[in-house]
Amino acid sequence: MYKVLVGEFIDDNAVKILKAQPNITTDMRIGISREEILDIIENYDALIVRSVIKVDKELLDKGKKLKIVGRAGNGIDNIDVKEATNHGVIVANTPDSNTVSACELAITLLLATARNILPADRYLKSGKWDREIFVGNEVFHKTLGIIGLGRIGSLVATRMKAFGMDLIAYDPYISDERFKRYECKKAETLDELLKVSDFITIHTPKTSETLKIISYDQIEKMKDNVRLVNAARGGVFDEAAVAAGLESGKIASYGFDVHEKEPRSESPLYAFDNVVTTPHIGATTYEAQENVGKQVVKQVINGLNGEIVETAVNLPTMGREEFAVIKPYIQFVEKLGKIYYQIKKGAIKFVNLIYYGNISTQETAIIDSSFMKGLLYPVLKEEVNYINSLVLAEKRDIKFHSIKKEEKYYNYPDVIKIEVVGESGEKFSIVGIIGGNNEERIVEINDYPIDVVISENMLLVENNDVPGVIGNVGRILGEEQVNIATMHVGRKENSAIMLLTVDDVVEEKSIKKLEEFEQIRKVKYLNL
Ligand SMILES: NC(=O)C1=CN([C@@H]2O[C@H](COP(=O)(O)OP(=O)(O)OC[C@H]3O[C@@H](n4cnc5c(N)ncnc54)[C@H](O)[C@@H]3O)[C@@H](O)[C@H]2O)C=CC1
Ligand SMILES: O=C(O)C(=O)COP(=O)(O)O
Repeated sequence: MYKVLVGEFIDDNAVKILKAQPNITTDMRIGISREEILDIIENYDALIVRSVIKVDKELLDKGKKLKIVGRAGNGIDNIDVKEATNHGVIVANTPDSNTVSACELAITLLLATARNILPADRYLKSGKWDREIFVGNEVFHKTLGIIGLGRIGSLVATRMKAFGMDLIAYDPYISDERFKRYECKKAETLDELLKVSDFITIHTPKTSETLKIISYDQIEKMKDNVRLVNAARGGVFDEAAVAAGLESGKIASYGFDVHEKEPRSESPLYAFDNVVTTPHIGATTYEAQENVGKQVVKQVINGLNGEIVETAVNLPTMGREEFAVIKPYIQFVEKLGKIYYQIKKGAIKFVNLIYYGNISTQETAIIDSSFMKGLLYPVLKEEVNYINSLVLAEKRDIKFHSIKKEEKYYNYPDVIKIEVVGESGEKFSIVGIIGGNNEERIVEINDYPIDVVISENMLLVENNDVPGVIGNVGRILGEEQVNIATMHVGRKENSAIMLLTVDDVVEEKSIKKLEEFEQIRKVKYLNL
């Protein structure tokens, strides 16, 4: 049974889906404290959070059984994704499920501040009537500067275009085509946007680059009476600088949903009538929470069951069809990877994983990770998985090259060749193909041509190419009660290899007996 800890509120229907899983028990601990979570996280295979729980190194160190952290939402700045990767923990968010709600809240803040809705509301409810003190601005024919033209930024663009706004966007990481599609003038620099915008809204993630991306200097460059909106993350606008801008009258209004510290009950910004703020409710709609909940539990269930986690942020993402093409290779290369350390000892200098033919045109990053998982498995056992294998390889100074060659390897349409070079310069290579019926076949080892469908228990025999060896191998294994399923021989000059598939584990004493035969140089048992 897997145990899932739900640490922040998610939609009831999503909880029902989780609870209906026969192999999962779910503990609902909404609002759990930091201390409590650190105390109990060791018991859980999965954790579901929103934006409050900090998933950092300390938590991941304690969560020894954790396989997946599901972020019921979009921003992942509360999760140390790099550490999660180091710990082999999948991090999956629900990127498309609350974007409309976040966009609509940003627009609400923009319009509410432009028209003084909240002060007018308070004034009227206090029993007074005045209109002259609530003169606002139209947005029509004004310039809206959008920082970050991703999912939410582009939704804002489309909607505000319909209000008749002129759009300019700053986002150095997207194509020109995207600016065109959303009818946004492209700002080559942030300054360019700052200088011309009447309204500025930000929709970037919080990163080291976007932290305080708007501060004193940037506000200085803005137009007088600029109106600002932040429904992205607290801290991307420097609150102290915004407060100073409001104080001086440079900034006409600030609408914000996200705070430098969350939760909180006071801020110098709250003193301004022209500030409208909400307690991080961008995703707090029935629709968004239903979508987010369903999506996050789907990812967590898939992650626990070893199935593809479509929205994993620390795994390569790909469509179902692409995945179907590479799927057979994922397990196969893991087995090929397992061979090296079973026949050789010592540090590895570098590894080349070479894709030949059609497979070289696919997105193969997950095959790379899987191979490395197999390679390190004999040494690291459960510590290594798809998520952390390449990081662990780097830490062990294994130089890994994933190489793609569209040409064919001999006549095979799709081939994976692995070359490993050990510390002493000694080389090992193995070539595999996926045959008909998804057969996993080794077609070459150390340049010896061979053709073996791999199985769980195998023996690799290196011998002199002289008469009598095959017979004696058969005889000795017979005496040792080892049943041979198949036997294949590869020859090169005066030496040969034999790759045998056998029914059971072969014991050390049987291997010794084989090695006592003078024409046999080395025998290795392979467990795949
Ligand atoms: N208030 C709320 O409740 C919610 C807030 N959010 C926040 O909104 C953010 C954006 O969400 P999406 O649009 O879905 O993300 P996204 O990843 O689709 O778009 C972000 C865009 O920002 C751009 N960007 C990154 N660094 C930049 C920089 N230094 N300068 C300019 N642009 C930069 C990226 O290129 C990308 O196009 C999330 O990361 C999250 O923090 C999301 C949902 C709800
Ligand atoms: O999805 C996001 O990035 C949000 O900011 C929403 O956060 P929440 O899940 O409401 O705590």
